[in-house]
Amino acid sequence: MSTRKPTSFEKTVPDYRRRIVWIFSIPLKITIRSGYAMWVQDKESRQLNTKPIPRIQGRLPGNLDIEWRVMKSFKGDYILQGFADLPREHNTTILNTRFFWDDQIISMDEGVTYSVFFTGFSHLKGGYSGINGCKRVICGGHLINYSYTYAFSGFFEPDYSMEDNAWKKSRAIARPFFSKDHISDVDIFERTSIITLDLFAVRSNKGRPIDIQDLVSRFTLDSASEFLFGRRLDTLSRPLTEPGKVKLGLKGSILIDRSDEFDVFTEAFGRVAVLMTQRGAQGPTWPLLELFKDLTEEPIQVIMNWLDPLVKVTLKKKMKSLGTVPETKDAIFLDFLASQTDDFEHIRYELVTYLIASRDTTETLLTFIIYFFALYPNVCERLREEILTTFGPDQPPSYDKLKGLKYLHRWSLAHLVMFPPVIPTSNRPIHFPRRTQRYNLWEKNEDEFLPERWLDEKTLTNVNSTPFMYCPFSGGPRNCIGQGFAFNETAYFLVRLLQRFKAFKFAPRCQPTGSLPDPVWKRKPGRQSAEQIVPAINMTIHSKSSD
Ligand code: HEM
Repeated sequence: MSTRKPTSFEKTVPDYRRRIVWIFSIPLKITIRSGYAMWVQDKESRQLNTKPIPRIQGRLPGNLDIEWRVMKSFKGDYILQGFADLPREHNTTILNTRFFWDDQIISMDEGVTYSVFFTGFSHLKGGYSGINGCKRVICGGHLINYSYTYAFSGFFEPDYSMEDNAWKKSRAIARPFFSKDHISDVDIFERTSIITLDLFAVRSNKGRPIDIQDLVSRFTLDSASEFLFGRRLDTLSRPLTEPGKVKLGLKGSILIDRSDEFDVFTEAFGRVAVLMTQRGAQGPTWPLLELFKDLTEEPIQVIMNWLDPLVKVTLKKKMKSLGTVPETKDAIFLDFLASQTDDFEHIRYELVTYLIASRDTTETLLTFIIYFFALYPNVCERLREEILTTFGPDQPPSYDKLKGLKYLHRWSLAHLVMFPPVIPTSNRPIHFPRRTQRYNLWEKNEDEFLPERWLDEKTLTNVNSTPFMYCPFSGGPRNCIGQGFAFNETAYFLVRLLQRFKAFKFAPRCQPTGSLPDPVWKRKPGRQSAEQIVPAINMTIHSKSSD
């Protein structure tokens, strides 16, 4: 008898024979659920003396007309423009889109962000929450919303759905690993950045361009896998994307001939990330489009098959050593988890979750930083000066000295304002305190990239006194656990990069067709006119991919 667990899809649509009934019951369920939810919200809002959050009233049921417009804007407009226009059109700073009859709240209010992350955190069912209060991306995008719900709420293993207690337990187990002791070990970054930069040097010495997004994504995946599993996925040894031999993939360029690009694990991992994003775009209708086959089942199986032996061996080692795993400073995350729990599924689930959370985010930050090196060479020069003064041309950076790089840290902060890799979102009903305000980090020139603004003590005091104006790592009990790791990784790589390379140039002729900004962008207001690539979203922010 099979002991296989039901997949997320099977849980949603439990029995093949019931599928027909299930399909026909959808409209009825939606009408009842949606009407009831709105009634409850309005009633609670009156009781709590709060303002109800304005709801979009489209012409079509489920606001499909507006959803359609937003989706269309994803293809040609500036990043998240379709979402950004909505609050403006409704003359508000917070709005409930009610796309597909679901609550999806977008907000630019620092007060709302604060209430969601802190004061209202425990009221949010299912845990996943957050509204972005940062300066320019005014919405918790619908796409990110769903994909992250899946990523962190038991998408891989339904049993670990992040209900409050399970999430708390899991966070409490992992938390000590992210203490200074563990994340101050920079050896992994040294090994991986040297391999990465050697590849870079081979190309640049021959005057050949390189796809930074591709290279950096391998650096972050190899570093994260070594940190988490103690085994580098070694994507850096696989063929890199080559100008002229690429097309647009779902996330940046991919090789036209992909036969030898990645091993099965990396391939499956990438496929799941893409599927999660697609499901996000499809909203609650995704099970309809996968009615006869759960498309994630196969790649998830590949991932699990790859991880199973690693986890089994670690737990066996623990048994042999009478239940203890040496908890040293150098322990990898897998060993650390095994020292805290014997729960095989918990460990497996955590490894995948952390790999997803750590790879794409830091990749985005590094990609956009290097993109900005090419856009703003004078800022790059200043940063390089700081690095060379501190470490000289080849000294490997130590953890303590990395922390002292003032300009580098401010530069990273400035990036996280411009292009926050993750956009925390909420699709839970919340109430809107009567007095919320929209803060702006800067009074003027908000779209200009000026890292020196972060050197200004007045700005820092302003940000520190209203932290939810700017929260790329989210805030409150569910903020990013890997923030310190991400900063070290980014800083380490940048030091090693700028010790070896002086300046960066675009190679627009090598970009795949369709990946360059439309010439009309030059006449658009704000940041859009400065872009040399097309920023897009697919779970995290990245440079343009196929539609
Ligand atoms: C620049 C890099 C990063 C950024 C901008 C970032 C941002 C975020 C944000 C905004 C959240 C909250 C998501 C939400 O509320 O929707 C989050 C959660 C999380 N991040 Fe990060 N992250 C980064 C790197 C990392 C790294 C390197 C790791 C692991 C090594 C990591 C692990 C996690 C985990 C596990 C969570 C879920 C925490 C929980 O639910 O308790 N992140 N991150």
